[in-house]
Amino acid sequence: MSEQYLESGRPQLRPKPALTNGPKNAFQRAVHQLTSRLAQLTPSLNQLIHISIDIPAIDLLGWLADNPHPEQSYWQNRDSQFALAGLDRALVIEATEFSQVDRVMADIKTALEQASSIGTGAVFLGGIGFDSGMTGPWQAFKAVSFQAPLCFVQQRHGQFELGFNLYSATRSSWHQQTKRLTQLLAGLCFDTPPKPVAKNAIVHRQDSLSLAAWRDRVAQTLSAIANGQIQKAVLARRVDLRLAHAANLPDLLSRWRDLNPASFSFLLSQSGTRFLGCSPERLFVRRHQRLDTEAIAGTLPRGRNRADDLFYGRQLLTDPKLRREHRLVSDFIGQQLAPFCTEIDTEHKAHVLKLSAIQHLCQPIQANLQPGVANHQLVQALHPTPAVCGYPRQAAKDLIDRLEPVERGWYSGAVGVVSDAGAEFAVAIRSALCRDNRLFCYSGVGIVDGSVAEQEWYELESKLQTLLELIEQ
Ligand SMILES: C=C(O[C@H]1C=CC=C(C(=O)O)[C@@H]1O)C(=O)O
Ligand SMILES: [Mg+2]
Repeated sequence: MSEQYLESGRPQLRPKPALTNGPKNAFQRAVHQLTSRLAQLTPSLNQLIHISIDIPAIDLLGWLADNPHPEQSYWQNRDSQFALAGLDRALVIEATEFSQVDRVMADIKTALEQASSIGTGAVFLGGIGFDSGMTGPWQAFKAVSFQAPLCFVQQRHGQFELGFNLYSATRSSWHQQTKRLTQLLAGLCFDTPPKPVAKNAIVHRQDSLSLAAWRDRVAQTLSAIANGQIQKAVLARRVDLRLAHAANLPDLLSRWRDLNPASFSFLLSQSGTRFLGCSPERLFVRRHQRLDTEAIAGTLPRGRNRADDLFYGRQLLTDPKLRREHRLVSDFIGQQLAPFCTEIDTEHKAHVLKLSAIQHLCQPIQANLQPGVANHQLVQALHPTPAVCGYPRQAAKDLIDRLEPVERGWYSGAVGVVSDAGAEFAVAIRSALCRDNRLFCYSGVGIVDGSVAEQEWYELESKLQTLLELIEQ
């Protein structure tokens, strides 16, 4: 058992250090170099052009806050070894049905293989919905959507780059895109003197389900379990917030990540509607033939003191209901991956993963893939796991469709990055959709034999606690 007690404090509002002239000049030089490279390019059609150059260290979310744009994107992986912040999009590869994820991944692969790159190589970032239904506030989103940003700042193993991607199918769109990029580069801001972020307030809250309606949904799920239709279903709820003013999302995400540093953080936009989150859960990371994934499920709060906290941690490891809730996820992952692997290690013991407000059971799973296994096969095999859907998958999904009052969109889908070097995806939980001053916050809980509606309601609340507190800070 590995238990680490992380002190969880209030986030510190860290004033950003003002840049000294040295780095400021270095950024300006980088912009100048990129602008002149861009001016020298001759139109190259149907090919991704990727150029990036080294810059001094910079806070990527601070850079996004300084450069507002309706199409901002951001991804940082859990070990902070890679982060990408983008403005505008050079190439979008998407599909309206989840079943077309194979075509999307194949098109990304072709674009990367045929790309002309100066720098470390292009990276696509994007996501996949829980299913194909993109209605209500999700209308702007597609079931599967990945993009290479037009202009970006990237951090890889502590090295920072500023760069651009270009892709056009016609000469006229080449000219439009290069013009847009020239304007974007000319207006880029790297100067980040401390800016006070106005305090926000939640002026109205509406839950997609009342406690009474929740009790009814949990009862229906428990009877589906009792009569053998399913063993587990994850039921989710949406909380709609109206804020006093539009939230500064890069700032919110930065403070969210400070509280849960070992999480994936992401921000993806579609025409000004933005989806952001700070998720502890990896769907998978794939580097060549090596695959790392994990089963995360089973939740208890953090203790008010160290003794309480250890008590909850021990309960996670021993309570039969929590173990069952978790076991269904790890067994499923093992079964689903087996046909694609030469070796799979599911023998790691589950440990306690501590977040700022809650703790989970977590079991790492490693595998060696057979030659030729494609990213889409892994996505289709793993997504959605019983940590967000249930078991068996289709029966649980049918129940969710029947019982959940709102569409999930990309909540509990997958978000991540795909490059020549591999692919990494987080499970898009602990997430919210934002449009102007409206925030749609999602949380879900695994219902298994032994679940009690009121306790699961409390768990739904506890999963939103960090975000709700951060909004008003
Ligand atoms: C579906 C969510 O969490 C999943 C991941 C970890 C623990 C879970 C649980 O204990 O119920 C859920 O399966 C969510 O946060 O929205
Ligand atoms: Mg649970």
